Amino acid sequence: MTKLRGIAASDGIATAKAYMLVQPDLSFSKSTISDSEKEINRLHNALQASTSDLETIRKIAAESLGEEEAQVFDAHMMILADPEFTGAIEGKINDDKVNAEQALKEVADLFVATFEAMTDNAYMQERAADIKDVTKRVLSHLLGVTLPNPALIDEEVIVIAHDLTPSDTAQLNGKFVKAFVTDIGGRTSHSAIMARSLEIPAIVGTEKITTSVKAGESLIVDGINGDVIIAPTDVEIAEYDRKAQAFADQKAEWEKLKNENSVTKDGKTFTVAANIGTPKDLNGVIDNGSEAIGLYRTEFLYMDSSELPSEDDQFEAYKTVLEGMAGKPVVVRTMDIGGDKKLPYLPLPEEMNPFLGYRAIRISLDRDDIFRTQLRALLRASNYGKLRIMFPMIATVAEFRQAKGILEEEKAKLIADGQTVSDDLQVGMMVEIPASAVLADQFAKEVDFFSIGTNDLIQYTMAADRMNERVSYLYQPYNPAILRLIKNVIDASHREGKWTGMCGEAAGDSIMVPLLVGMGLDEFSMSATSVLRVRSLMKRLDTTQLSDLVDTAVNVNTSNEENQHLVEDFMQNL
Ligand SMILES: C=C(OP(=O)(O)O)C(=O)O
Ligand SMILES: [Mg+2]
Repeated sequence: MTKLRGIAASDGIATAKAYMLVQPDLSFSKSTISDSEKEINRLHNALQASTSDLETIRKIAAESLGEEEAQVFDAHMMILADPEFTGAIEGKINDDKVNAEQALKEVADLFVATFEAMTDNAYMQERAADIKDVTKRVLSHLLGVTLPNPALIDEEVIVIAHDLTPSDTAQLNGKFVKAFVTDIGGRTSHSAIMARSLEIPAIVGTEKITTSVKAGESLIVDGINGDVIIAPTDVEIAEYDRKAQAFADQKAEWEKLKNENSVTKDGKTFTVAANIGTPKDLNGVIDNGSEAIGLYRTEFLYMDSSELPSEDDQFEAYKTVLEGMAGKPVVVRTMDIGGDKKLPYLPLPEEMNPFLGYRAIRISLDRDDIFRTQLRALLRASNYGKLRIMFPMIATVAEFRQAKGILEEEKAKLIADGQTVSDDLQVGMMVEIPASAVLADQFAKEVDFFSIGTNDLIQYTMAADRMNERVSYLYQPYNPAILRLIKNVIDASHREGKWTGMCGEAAGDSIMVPLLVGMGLDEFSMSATSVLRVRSLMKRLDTTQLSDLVDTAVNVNTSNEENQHLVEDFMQNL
């Protein structure tokens, strides 16, 4: 056996065969052919095989993901049947006497370049992406290599990939995919966050899993510690079965707290909430006894769609979530596109630093047509529950005022149209940019609440990309610099009679929780699967003993590690 260590991204233990979600080598050389007819035949066979792949994938995708998601494959099949495309390839083989691979590449490159040049036409740009995809499939058949088709997985597997985008992750069928392991990524990459809400064990940032494992090889994934065991022995399998059982027993123990409040030993009450990406996540929120939704990442609504979602579609989604929570608070964050979250129909310019670029509220304020549609849907949905609207990536007070101003305008328009809007609506902002954490006293005068987004706040404060495993040693949640910023935000909000939540992954971190309880954070929002663990942890804490702990962490200690040990020792001595 071989053991490989990565970053533990989603709890749980799984044993299954490896499924390589890895792109095969599709390189080839240009050659001159003498028999064009034979070459055109090869092309036809490859086109035929590709169509038959796509028919199967489409059928399975429609069953597992829904009709709308499956329609992308129709577009791919239409390209394969388009005589303009296939005729141009045949023409090249006949006229230039080149091999089918070369003819395909040249024609596809030309089509892609033409479509990509239509920068003001999102539809045509999306067709360019479709042509690239289809070309890869035809090429794989010409070269006799197999492309991975995650939609076709029909047995229990552990997915092995270099990286998984959020949309790759959304396509994984939890019935068969027992875990995933990647070369790159960090604990707060969105694929890791999604793995936690899908309750799939995951390990990211192993650096070399794709070159260490072969397709079909037996694996154990220990998502609690971040270990992958390749070709385990019987003794190891038994050992991990015991670990999996202990994990299940622990979860059963936490289950007992499902209907309880989140209270410390000395009777202080906190709100333990969950983060969601789609209304489908509501079941997990309710099953885990969450007291609120502290973050609804609405960008997934945009990412799951083939065009900008309409006001009515959005209204339905928000209404479902608000009604599903039956009067418990729901913080809905407006679209946070950009960074690693892309929309095929809203092409963004290539940027040197997408995480520092055109994203989130910056796009919403620039494209206020998109923003106003979302705000109207939210305002209409506010009648169905306890809605809190939150703006992402606010860097300046002016941005918050502008966003809130647009919200007020849309509210006034709706009311003038005779519609009702809840009078219990709160408007707040994410604190995930250091500038807003530092100026929290000024922001606190303007907002109803803050929600600290540590996933980004840590990466921006430490200048350490949250998705880059090579700098993950600098991604330090307990660094005193981070803790000071957090404390500054909480204190500033309380001085103005406002509340502060945290919806970054640190809110569910066992080392952070005692510190955050000590600082008086009001709401802790996390992956639903962490809610009961955190509630159980809070029961062990006595807030009267926490002020020294916080003081040492913020003012005395100088490193992430010192603070980690400080809290570990404190918890051991409870
Ligand atoms: C919650 C956050 O937002 P996201 O992870 O979606 O960037 C954050 O940055 O902490
Ligand atoms: Mg963020």
